[in-house]
Amino acid sequence: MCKMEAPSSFTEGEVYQMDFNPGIYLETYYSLGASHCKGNKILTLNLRSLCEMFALSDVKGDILIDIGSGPTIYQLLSACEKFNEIIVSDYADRNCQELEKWLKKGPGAFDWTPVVKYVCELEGQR
Ligand SMILES: C[S@@+](CC[C@H](N)C(=O)[O-])C[C@H]1O[C@@H](n2cnc3c(N)ncnc32)[C@H](O)[C@@H]1O
Repeated sequence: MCKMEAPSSFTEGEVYQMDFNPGIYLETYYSLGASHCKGNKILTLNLRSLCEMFALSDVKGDILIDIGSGPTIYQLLSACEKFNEIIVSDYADRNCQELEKWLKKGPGAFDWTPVVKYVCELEGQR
């Protein structure tokens, strides 16, 4: 049996509110395929797990509430066909603003296209 230890400490919401820069975070960890993207391996592993958890299982429901979404939407891509409504939330104003910018296709919104394409390919392999 695999037992997971809880982290000894969590980063407080106030730290995200004061110091977190969503633009730098997205460029650094979510520019899938870009050579400067440090998070490619972790991101693709996460996307595969999320695909198994949502797209390949019978998990479904009416409303999905994502707590601490940050400025990201990758975590919702495989779930979006399984829920009628998805609510994203975050403690830090800048993260909510970044998500709103993406929703409204505002100038400078992060381009999730490579990540969406990757998930479509994963799900297409079913
Ligand atoms: C590790 S980040 C995760 C971000 C994103 N979901 C991802 O996978 O990259 C955790 C997020 O939780 C938010 N957070 C921290 N404390 C919170 C709280 N009490 N309520 C809601 N969000 C909180 C932070 O602002 C931060 O964006």
